[in-house]
Amino acid sequence: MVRVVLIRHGESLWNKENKFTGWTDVPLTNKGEQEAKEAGESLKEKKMNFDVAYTSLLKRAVHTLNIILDEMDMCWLPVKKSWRLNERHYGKLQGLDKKKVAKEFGEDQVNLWRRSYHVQPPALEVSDERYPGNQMPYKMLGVPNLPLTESLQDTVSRFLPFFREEVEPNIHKGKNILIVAHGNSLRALMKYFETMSDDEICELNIPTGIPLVYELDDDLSILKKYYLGDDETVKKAQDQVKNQSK
Ligand SMILES: O=C(O)[C@@H](CO)OP(=O)(O)O
Repeated sequence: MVRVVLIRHGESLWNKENKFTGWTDVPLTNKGEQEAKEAGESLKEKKMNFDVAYTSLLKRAVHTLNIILDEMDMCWLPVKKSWRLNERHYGKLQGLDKKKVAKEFGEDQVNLWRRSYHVQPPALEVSDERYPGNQMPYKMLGVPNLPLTESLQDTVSRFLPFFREEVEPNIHKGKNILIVAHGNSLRALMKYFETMSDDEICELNIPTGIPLVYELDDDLSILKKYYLGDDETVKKAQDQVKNQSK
């Protein structure tokens, strides 16, 4: 049996301020750091060991992973960071207040932008400072085909090569894996992993900082899937994410 654990970063500053974040590199709040600490404690308590960890290039995920590993006394763990695990790019919505956008464009439109599989938020211009092509990490790493906006489908497309080339071979080798990423990059992963339909994925909301454990057999079929948290806490946290634009 192989274990893959997914964790969305702890609460970020823009989660707290209720702003569309995407690739904006905002820090964790104190609450977010505490959530990461608690995630590390519960993984340690359940004696969940890992062989490798993956995260994005964004500090809210990187810091969450560091706090978790520190808590587990596993700072030695090999870690690979990739832009392919970054949050979905939210285009021109990045930096805007979710409730204000809902007032201007209506709840239904915001829901399509936030949760549909195919709809892209309005795209940035290449001259915009929010375009990753104008930002240091992506210029330095020479990342090709940087997004001006992304639907969840676009996020799946850029995440899949990483998952197939890096993560799946390690699962086949029997390695236990920890992935700390973002609400929508994890939705992309779960859609692929669980072969969810385009409609099913619209209903999925991922809470911050609560480990989601998959137990898999050798051919990657899911034997068991559970959150390390009681059902009521998980449901409450999922509803809070769902209702951010209301
Ligand atoms: O703003 C974002 O980048 C994401 C995650 O915080 O928000 P949403 O839940 O609206 O997709």
